[in-house]
Amino acid sequence: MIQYKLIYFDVRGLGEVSRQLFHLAGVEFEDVKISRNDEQAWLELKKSTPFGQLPILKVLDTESQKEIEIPQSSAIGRYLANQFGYAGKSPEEKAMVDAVIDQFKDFLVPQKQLTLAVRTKKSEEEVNRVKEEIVTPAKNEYFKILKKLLGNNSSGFLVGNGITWADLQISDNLTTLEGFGLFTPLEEPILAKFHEKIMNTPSLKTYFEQRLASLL
Ligand SMILES: N[C@@H](CCC(=O)N[C@@H](CS)C(=O)NCC(=O)O)C(=O)O
Repeated sequence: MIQYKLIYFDVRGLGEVSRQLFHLAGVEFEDVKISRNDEQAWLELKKSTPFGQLPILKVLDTESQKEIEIPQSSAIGRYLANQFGYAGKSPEEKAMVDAVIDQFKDFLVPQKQLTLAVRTKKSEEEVNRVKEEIVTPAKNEYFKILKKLLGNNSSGFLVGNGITWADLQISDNLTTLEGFGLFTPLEEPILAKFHEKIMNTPSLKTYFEQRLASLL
């Protein structure tokens, strides 16, 4: 039997897609959330992590007692998506799913500047400057690509005719952007329809409804 333990902070961030993959697949896992307020606990744990950061996924084979630890959120997401059948149905679909994930990672670079400005309590003026000058131009290009993919695919998913981890990642990012006031569903009907579809995925609905307020 395989036992999974996902370790991340008590936020959605880079751990959320992996959590969603477990719920989507109906596979049990231990969802360890390290408090972001408990710096001491994190600094202690940090020493024993493979690359010094979170998330990490521990995979234990209870028969052989062999355990592996996977660092890097995309490596974890891709591993779980492959294990559970959400990585794409052919090598070509898998390549496109990976391309969408890479596009998201590219967008994360400017988005991180905004997260940092908010987290370090920069002035409202500075936060708005980062939003307008750095994040919005990148977001416009990113949205163009997503809308093109959705426009070319009648299934309503980004790649192929079933849900993949790329759909989870992009939908989760739209939730984040909505929180920042950078995604307004009424102004982006194609993306709004997609977001709604993923948020209403039957096996994920209960998880979304019960997700901790801090993870909303
Ligand atoms: N490229 C890595 C980035 C991981 C990362 O930045 N983790 C942050 C939390 S989102 C972290 O562990 N911060 C604490 C630290 O670096 O000490 C991934 O995708 O997993």
